[in-house]
Amino acid sequence: MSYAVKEIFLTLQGEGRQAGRRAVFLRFSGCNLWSGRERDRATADCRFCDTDFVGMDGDNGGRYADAQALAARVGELWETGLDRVEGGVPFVVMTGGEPLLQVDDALIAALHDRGFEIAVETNGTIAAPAGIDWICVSPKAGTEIVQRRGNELKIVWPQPGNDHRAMEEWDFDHFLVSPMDGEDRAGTTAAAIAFVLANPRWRLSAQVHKLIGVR
Ligand SMILES: C[S@@+](CC[C@H](N)C(=O)[O-])C[C@H]1O[C@@H](n2cnc3c(N)ncnc32)[C@H](O)[C@@H]1O
Ligand SMILES: Nc1nc2[nH]cc(C(=O)O)c2c(=O)[nH]1
Ligand code: SF4
Ligand SMILES: [Mg+2]
Repeated sequence: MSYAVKEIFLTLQGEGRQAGRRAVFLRFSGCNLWSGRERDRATADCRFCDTDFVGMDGDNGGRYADAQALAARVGELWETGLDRVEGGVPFVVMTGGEPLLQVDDALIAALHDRGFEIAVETNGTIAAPAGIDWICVSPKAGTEIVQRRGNELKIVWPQPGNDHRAMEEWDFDHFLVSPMDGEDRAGTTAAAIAFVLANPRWRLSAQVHKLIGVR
């Protein structure tokens, strides 16, 4: 199978319990909850997206013919600027758009063959294939979540219509709230802090990459 990729870049994971870790970000094109066009945002199933995932025109973007070609490019980016080749487990974060529209067994195998630990950021509406090492599900209110197990559940906050008490019954190791970026980041951050202070099972996940000025 071929893969439509928006961009691939080396950065630090900015969100969740892996925040701060060196990571290659593999951003796939396209999403099942929004076309990515601004004129469709108000009627989309997900309306607060902070990401451009349309097309294949970003750094290292394009159509990759097969899993080997894509994994090879991810591997090259991991090698960029390393002090020494040994040490530290290679880490790739597959995101988008919605990565699970395209991620398949062949890609997981090709990345594992190159020694990668594989993480995914998903909206949870599509079941994850086996073999992904770190699953982050970020549910969107009003959608049906089929992926109810994983490593971290990360709710963008505040988001009326998400029943966080019901979600606490799902099979995740970490429960996180992440302030919604947009016109009122100070307000959403205050709301997320207040939520964590009232609900100790949940932790704050800041979008560290935006605070420290990396991609
Ligand atoms: C752009 S999405 C791509 C992956 C997948 N489609 C998803 O929604 O999880 C990556 C992460 O950014 C989060 N996100 C998107 N827009 C955001 C915003 N305005 N503020 C905070 N987090 C946001 C999503 O909830 C998700 O956890
Ligand atoms: N640095 C960095 N960390 C991230 N964590 C999740 C991201 C995403 O867009 O999926 C993201 C991103 O876009 N950049
Ligand atoms: S599901 Fe994810 S990629 Fe799709 S529009 Fe929402 S936040 Fe953006
Ligand atoms: Mg992002």
